[in-house]
Amino acid sequence: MTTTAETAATATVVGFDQVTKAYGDVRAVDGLTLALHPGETVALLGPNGAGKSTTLDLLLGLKHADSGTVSVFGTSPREAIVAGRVGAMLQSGGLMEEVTVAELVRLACDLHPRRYKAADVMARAGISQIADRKVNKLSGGQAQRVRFALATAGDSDLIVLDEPTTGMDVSARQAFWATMREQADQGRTVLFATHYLEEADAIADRVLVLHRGRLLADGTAAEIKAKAGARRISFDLEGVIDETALNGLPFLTAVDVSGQTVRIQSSDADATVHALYGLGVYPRNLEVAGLGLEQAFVAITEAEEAKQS
Ligand SMILES: Nc1ncnc2c1ncn2[C@@H]1O[C@H](COP(=O)(O)OP(=O)(O)OP(=O)(O)O)[C@@H](O)[C@H]1O
Repeated sequence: MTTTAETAATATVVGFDQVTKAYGDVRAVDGLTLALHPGETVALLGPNGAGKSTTLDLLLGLKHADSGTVSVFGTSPREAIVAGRVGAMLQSGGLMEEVTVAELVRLACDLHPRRYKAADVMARAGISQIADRKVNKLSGGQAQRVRFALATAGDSDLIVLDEPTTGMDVSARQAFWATMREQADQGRTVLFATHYLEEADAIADRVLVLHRGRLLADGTAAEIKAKAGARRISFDLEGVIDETALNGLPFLTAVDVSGQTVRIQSSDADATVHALYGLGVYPRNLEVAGLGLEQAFVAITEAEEAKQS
């Protein structure tokens, strides 16, 4: 009989419980606790060195935690991988060089406990036309597509992608994410680390922000933007712009003047705009909008840096 606790454990695709991994003095992952659930598409964001790759390596069993536990489908990462439940596309993974694309994809399919047909895998990754090319003759973007094919060689329940679209051109990226959406729509969990915040905004239904190995924010892209608090204000001014006066406006977090256009960020847009009118200037084309995910990410991580320094 399955107990309630066992049901809860299997409903958690990935579980990190107080996980720490250090390299010498550097705590790459620092007391990380999180749970991913079936069918979620999750973006893992963070500045360089935040611990994203280490987190993915821990959940793939490529590295071991110093303390805490990592579980995948309620088992160890290794057991989940051996069972064919996890497909991964890593940043650093070297590809076998002296084989053709088709040979490599066939090998990956043959090794997968729940394999797909190699021809289908290559078609999905958009590499059928380079099937006979040697792997060491591929461009950077083509090699990424081959890595993607290897990650989807079988019917895995969890797909882990470390900066998957680096080096891909715009149409390759669009095709890649369309395919990933299909995978997610079929109930798979997709976890991807990226520096392209617009991808996270467009694709992910949950965003994790890591900073110095710790989870700084966890929510939908809209929630992360709201957490950053600030708003963007833009307007045009006529004549000579008094930047010193603008810089004295209350609640500013950033100012940019370009020609006659002023763009500012404020943690209290109403008060800032009120004070702007108080300066005796008359802004035209005034717009107030929330932050994009990229600006929200910068605001959140910079605020954390300021707190720690
Ligand atoms: N094998 C290692 N030996 C020593 N330090 C390491 C090792 N791997 C990672 N680190 C350090 O651990 C921290 C986290 O690195 P990690 O690669 O996980 O970050 P990341 O968020 O993936 O960074 P990036 O966005 O630059 O890829 C960094 O300070 C890094 O220098």
